[in-house]
Amino acid sequence: MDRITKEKVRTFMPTRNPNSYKGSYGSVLLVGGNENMGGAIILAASAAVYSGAGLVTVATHPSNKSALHARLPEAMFVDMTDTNALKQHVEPVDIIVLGPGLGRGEISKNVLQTVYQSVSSHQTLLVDGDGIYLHVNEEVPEPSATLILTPHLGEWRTLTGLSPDDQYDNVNMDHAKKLNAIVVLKKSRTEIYCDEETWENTTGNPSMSTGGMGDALAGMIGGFVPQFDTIKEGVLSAVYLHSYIADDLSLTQYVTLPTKIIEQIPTVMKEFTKDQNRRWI
Ligand SMILES: NC(=O)C1=CN([C@@H]2O[C@H](COP(=O)(O)OP(=O)(O)OC[C@H]3O[C@@H](n4cnc5c(N)ncnc54)[C@H](OP(=O)(O)O)[C@@H]3O)[C@@H](O)[C@H]2O)[C@@H](O)CC1
Ligand SMILES: Nc1ncnc2c1ncn2[C@@H]1O[C@H](COP(=O)(O)OP(=O)(O)O)[C@@H](O)[C@H]1O
Ligand SMILES: [Mg+2]
Repeated sequence: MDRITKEKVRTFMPTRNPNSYKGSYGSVLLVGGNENMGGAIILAASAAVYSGAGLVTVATHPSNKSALHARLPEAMFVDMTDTNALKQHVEPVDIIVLGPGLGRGEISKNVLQTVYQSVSSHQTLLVDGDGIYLHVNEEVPEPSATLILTPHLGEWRTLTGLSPDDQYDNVNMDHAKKLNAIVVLKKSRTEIYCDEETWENTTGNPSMSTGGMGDALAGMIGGFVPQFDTIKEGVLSAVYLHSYIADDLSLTQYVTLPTKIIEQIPTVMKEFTKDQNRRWI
């Protein structure tokens, strides 16, 4: 198994072009957040914005609109219960992050169907949280986008039937291939199954065991993927830096809140860039 190290992430980190504009850094649509779990999609969207995504839109339940605008004025809102609007907003983006706080009811099922039917092959679709539950339990078409699944060990059991206590790399890889997905298997040492490669994260700690931590990671991957040279490099770097920030914060904080990790994303991205000391003026 390859290890994701600081040196590798430094080589993956992109440099901003002086002549760039927001369109150079990717468009992300985050879909999720029912009436009770708006926080999950706000965390994911915040992580995407703080990761440097050029344009971020959130498709969520309308009851989350004011909270989203108050917490994250950089993001735009779409009513996820409006099927046509949702479809229209899926089509132009680079990556869709589907599932944080989505719920499992009728509205959520319809949202999942609409997204799966609307994506196309040049896009990336990341499915997390309740999206994973619905992926398994609903009759859905195989999405034509590149699929990333980000299960924790409980969600991995839902996807594969494998017990959290019964984990083998080769078996996990076979399941990732069957699912036709890049799999980010979240645990204390997160593993990534990507094509023929298996990677293990080298950062992370138990201060991260708190609700919303995976939602933040999903949004961070969503923000990174369109900016990095390859999907793999974006995924590996997001997984590493999400936990790298938590390792830093845990030196002084007993629990590292997702909101605190998100705040630090631009700082560590700068720390890891090749032109770290560059001033633009
Ligand atoms: N602020 C918000 O709005 C928040 C909203 N959230 C949203 O909630 C939705 C549901 O997500 P979820 O992960 O909470 O529940 P679910 O899919 O039922 O999985 C639980 C099952 O998996 C198991 N399990 C979990 N981890 C495991 C591990 N490492 N190793 C082994 N087992 C593990 C666990 O086992 P147990 O704890 O019972 O031992 C149980 O069986 C999702 O959309 C998410 O985005 C949350 O992010 C919180 C903040
Ligand atoms: N003890 C731990 N050590 C390292 N990382 C952890 C630990 N506990 C949780 N994490 C990380 O926190 C995140 C939890 O994700 P998830 O369970 O999906 O959270 P949520 O759904 O509440 O947002 C994963 O990235 C996981 O690797
Ligand atoms: Mg989760």
